[in-house]
Amino acid sequence: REILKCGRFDLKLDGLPLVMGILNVTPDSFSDGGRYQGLEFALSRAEEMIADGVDMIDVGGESTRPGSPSVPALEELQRVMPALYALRELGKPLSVDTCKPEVMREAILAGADMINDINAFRAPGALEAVIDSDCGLCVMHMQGTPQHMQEQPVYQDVVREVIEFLRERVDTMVAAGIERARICVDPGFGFGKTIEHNYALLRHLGQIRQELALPVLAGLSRKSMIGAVIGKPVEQRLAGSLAGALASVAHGARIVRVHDVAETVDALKVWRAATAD
Ligand SMILES: Cn1cnc2c(O)nc(N)nc21
Repeated sequence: REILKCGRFDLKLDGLPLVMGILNVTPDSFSDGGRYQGLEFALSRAEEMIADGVDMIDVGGESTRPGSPSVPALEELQRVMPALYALRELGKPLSVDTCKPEVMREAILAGADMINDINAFRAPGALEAVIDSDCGLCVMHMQGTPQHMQEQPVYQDVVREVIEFLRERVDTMVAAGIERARICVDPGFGFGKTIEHNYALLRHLGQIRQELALPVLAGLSRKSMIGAVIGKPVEQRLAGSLAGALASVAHGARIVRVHDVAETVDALKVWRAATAD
């Protein structure tokens, strides 16, 4: 499939892999240390990512790092909506990272081009919130909830189970009337997985893409699956994250969700030059 329908934009998937920049508007985001709370920081960060060549920006008002508690809908709205209004004039596809139907609804009304739901639109009302729009939809696998997902992740066959979960969610969404051209899937690195589970999923991204016949979005940036392999803290994971992004793309991912936009854009350009047939 060559196009991902994302609201105002049709994202072309046959060129350079797309870079989704992370914009946390949370006070406890795991890598910015809350540096980008506040609207002026969000705006300047977004402009910086656009200057760095980002293809879309993912705005998140609720930290999804392991152990993080859920945030009330009103609180999440108060964080996300001002950023959305400010950023939507920048002319770049905007994704909103949320699990809450009420946030999805408001975000879509405010012009969000994609809803990125780590909970795969399972919340009551989530499908209804997105069905009558044309925004893109990222469907991600998670075992458990962010609060407890890393306590003891267990699978019989993590690749098989993640594929079957995503298949069921996508089938449910399509049966509800959502067109496939709006959907991308994501194995959810770090969301209820051990390091080994994460690398098994990374190695089998091609199988996920093949079996679901949908674009794959991958988010490894600065995560513990990187840190565990290089033994470095979160602020020293750039090289590892770039390698992770390239590995994802080599295994078929078409969108990578990252913190370090300029570096990832450069890495992807060199990768593309080295692999274009
Ligand atoms: C919000 N968020 C954090 N990590 C993520 C990942 O790997 N994928 C997606 N879709 N969202 C994520």
